[in-house]
Amino acid sequence: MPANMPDIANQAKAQTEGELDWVGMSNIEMPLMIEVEGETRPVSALIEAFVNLKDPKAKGIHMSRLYLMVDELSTESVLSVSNLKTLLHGFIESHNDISDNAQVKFEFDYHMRRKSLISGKLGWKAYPVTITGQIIKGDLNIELAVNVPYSSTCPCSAALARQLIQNQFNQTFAGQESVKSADIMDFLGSTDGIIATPHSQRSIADVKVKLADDTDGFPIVDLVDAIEHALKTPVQAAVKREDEQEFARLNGQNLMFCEDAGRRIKATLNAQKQYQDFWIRVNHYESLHAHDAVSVASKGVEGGYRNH
Ligand SMILES: Nc1nc2c(ncn2[C@@H]2O[C@H](COP(=O)(O)OP(=O)(O)OP(=O)(O)O)[C@@H](O)[C@H]2O)c(=O)[nH]1
Repeated sequence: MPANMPDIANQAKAQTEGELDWVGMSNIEMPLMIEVEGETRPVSALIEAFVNLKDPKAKGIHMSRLYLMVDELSTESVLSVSNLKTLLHGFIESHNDISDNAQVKFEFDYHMRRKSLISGKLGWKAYPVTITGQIIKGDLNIELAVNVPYSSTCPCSAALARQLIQNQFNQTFAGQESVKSADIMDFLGSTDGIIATPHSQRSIADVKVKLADDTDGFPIVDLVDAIEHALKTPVQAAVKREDEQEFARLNGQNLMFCEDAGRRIKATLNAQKQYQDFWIRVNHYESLHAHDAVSVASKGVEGGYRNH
């Protein structure tokens, strides 16, 4: 590098003095290798990298230093919990006099092979994942967030549809003392037998968990599995007719308002002790309304995600 290049970040003074909470870069596009539950695989990530600017007089941070450290992770290493910690410490060490907090965020799709409900066929599902690491006042915080799509069928709509089905039954067999079971079977198998269907919608659970201090891995698969198990109606990948029928049964047996879905996930995560805190936002993208039904819940840790 030529010796006489101006170095504004080091040499200039701030026009207006003041500390800044975060300064850095967002939307850095990089491929990465990520280590999840013993498996390493490539993902395409959008990254944010920040430090604070604690020196009110310093002109700016050294963006290139943060960028090059993230680039080194991308080209020579893997994203693991221990490398995430090293990266954050590196951010602060590279800004020794002017920063003492650091933050990095990785957003990517994590593909999983998912098995169909009955036929055993396999297909891909891409789960949006965000991993955030922070060191603030020396305290490390690692957060994992996932979006899990599922189907929710409205319990109120189901009850109203059942009433219409009963009315239709009465109308069809009106005045008959007794009805042959074969006639009832025929009725149930006809369009008239299911005169109304409850509305259901593709729904998404946004879930964030704060990992315990001694965590040594990112429990992406565990977390998604736990949420899908709690809800029972995850969106499917490969689907044959027998799978679709089972999906219809599961929807019918797991009618859910957004409150039900939020409580199911909350109960499941409360039972899993590895998360210091969690936050859930359940979004039901209604087909009845043009607006969404939403519930939010957290573990209830004071000073944590509560009321976020
Ligand atoms: N701090 C800061 N830098 C910016 C901004 N926008 C672009 N940059 C550029 O980021 C580049 C890298 O800055 P530095 O990390 O200080 O680069 P450098 O001086 O070559 O690297 P060092 O010798 O390690 O300090 C510079 O060319 C800046 O102009 C901004 O808003 N703030």
